[in-house]
Amino acid sequence: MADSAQAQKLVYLVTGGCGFLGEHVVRMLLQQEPQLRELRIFDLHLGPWLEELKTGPVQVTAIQGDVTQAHEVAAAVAGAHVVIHTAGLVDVFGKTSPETIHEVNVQGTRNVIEACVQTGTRFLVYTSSMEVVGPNIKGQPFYRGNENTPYEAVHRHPYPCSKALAEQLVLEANGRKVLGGLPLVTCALRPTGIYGEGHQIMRDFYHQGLRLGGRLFRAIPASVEHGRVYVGNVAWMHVLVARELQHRAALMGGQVYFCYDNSPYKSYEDFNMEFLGPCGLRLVGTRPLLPYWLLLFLAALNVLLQWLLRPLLLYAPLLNPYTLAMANTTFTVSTDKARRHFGYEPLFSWEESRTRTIRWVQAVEGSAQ
Ligand SMILES: NC(=O)C1=CN([C@@H]2O[C@H](COP(=O)(O)OP(=O)(O)OC[C@H]3O[C@@H](n4cnc5c(N)ncnc54)[C@H](O)[C@@H]3O)[C@@H](O)[C@H]2O)C=CC1
Ligand SMILES: CC(C)CCC[C@@H](C)[C@H]1CC[C@H]2[C@@H]3[C@H](O)CC4=CC(=O)CC[C@]4(C)[C@H]3CC[C@]12C
Repeated sequence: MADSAQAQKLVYLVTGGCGFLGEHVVRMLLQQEPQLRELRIFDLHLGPWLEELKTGPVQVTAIQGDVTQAHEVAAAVAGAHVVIHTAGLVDVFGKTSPETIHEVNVQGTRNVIEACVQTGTRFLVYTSSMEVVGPNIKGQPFYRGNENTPYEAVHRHPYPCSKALAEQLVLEANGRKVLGGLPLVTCALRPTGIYGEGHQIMRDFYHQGLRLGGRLFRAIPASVEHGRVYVGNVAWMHVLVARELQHRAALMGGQVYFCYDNSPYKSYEDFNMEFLGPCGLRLVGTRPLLPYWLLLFLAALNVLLQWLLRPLLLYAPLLNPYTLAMANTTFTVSTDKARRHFGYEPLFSWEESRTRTIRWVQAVEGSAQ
């Protein structure tokens, strides 16, 4: 008992800790990080579920704050040993302005870095995205690539542009002297498309299928592979990287790692059917029901409608030219860099990830009735 009390000495801060990934990181830290003394959860919107965490042995501190406000970030970071920065605006549907996406994702990250430097926090893990690499605007395939695979990473959309800039800031900050004179150690994790309990887009597809009488209509050729990774494994990788960064700073500092697991390589829609199928939905068609040019036309029409309706309401459908290009371009990773550098092995097998996600979709169904 005395040993475990002595071991509990570290203060972690998770920004965006109430988001889809953030909640899993928070819960994973509480389960898997024995050195934790205090866990600070910083988010614009705090979830009611945080209350249940406050009765455990680790001090859980919920902080309602905005990453774009430097003073709020500095106050939350002060005294933390490790910062896991997952907060971000994930918007590829045109719900928010490009300026706001930049402000939150880039300036917010700059604020986190400066707060670490000013207050003496030495370890920073940044949740980047596969999107900092691609798919690029040319729609070139990235087939089972790794962190060293050459690829023309050219973007125009505000979300990948902001993630790429923020990642660059984080990597460049590696080695900066923090208060007290020691160097900052940073690294970036690049998840592919995350799925699992709490995934809003999966929920949207499910409800769309229910509205269409239990059917979804194939829009993307089955041959296009899209990288996916289970949220529990992404969270586990964050916990592990944060821990090992403190012991292997020379090897891991300034590095990027794709987040991967054993989820199968499939098209975006076929992959979703792994969960939606057992929940009663059917994907109609072995080939796309509409030709690509028509989808592109509808996507462009959606952009026009979004613009026309903006003064009246927010029209932000799943289909737009960017999401169509994303879903239509092969982008999958195959790498073992995280295993080699910090011993990462997925905590959840594909079967378990699948079962957990199906159970969650079924619970969504139950709560919708
Ligand atoms: N969902 C996905 O498939 C992927 C997500 N990512 C990255 O993972 C991170 C988490 O994404 P998700 O959990 O999917 O998104 P999410 O939207 O569920 O979570 C983001 C969290 O950040 C918080 N947040 C937003 N603006 C904030 C601000 N100004 N100040 C403080 N908190 C703020 C939100 O309230 C939310 O709780 C993001 O950085 C995203 O770019 C990377 C790859 C794939
Ligand atoms: C109706 C269309 C034909 C199909 C639409 C599917 C899209 C909504 C999704 C296809 C690919 C997704 C993105 C991808 O998984 C990579 C991502 C990484 C991130 O960092 C954030 C989320 C996302 C942009 C993800 C968003 C939904 C898709 C575009």
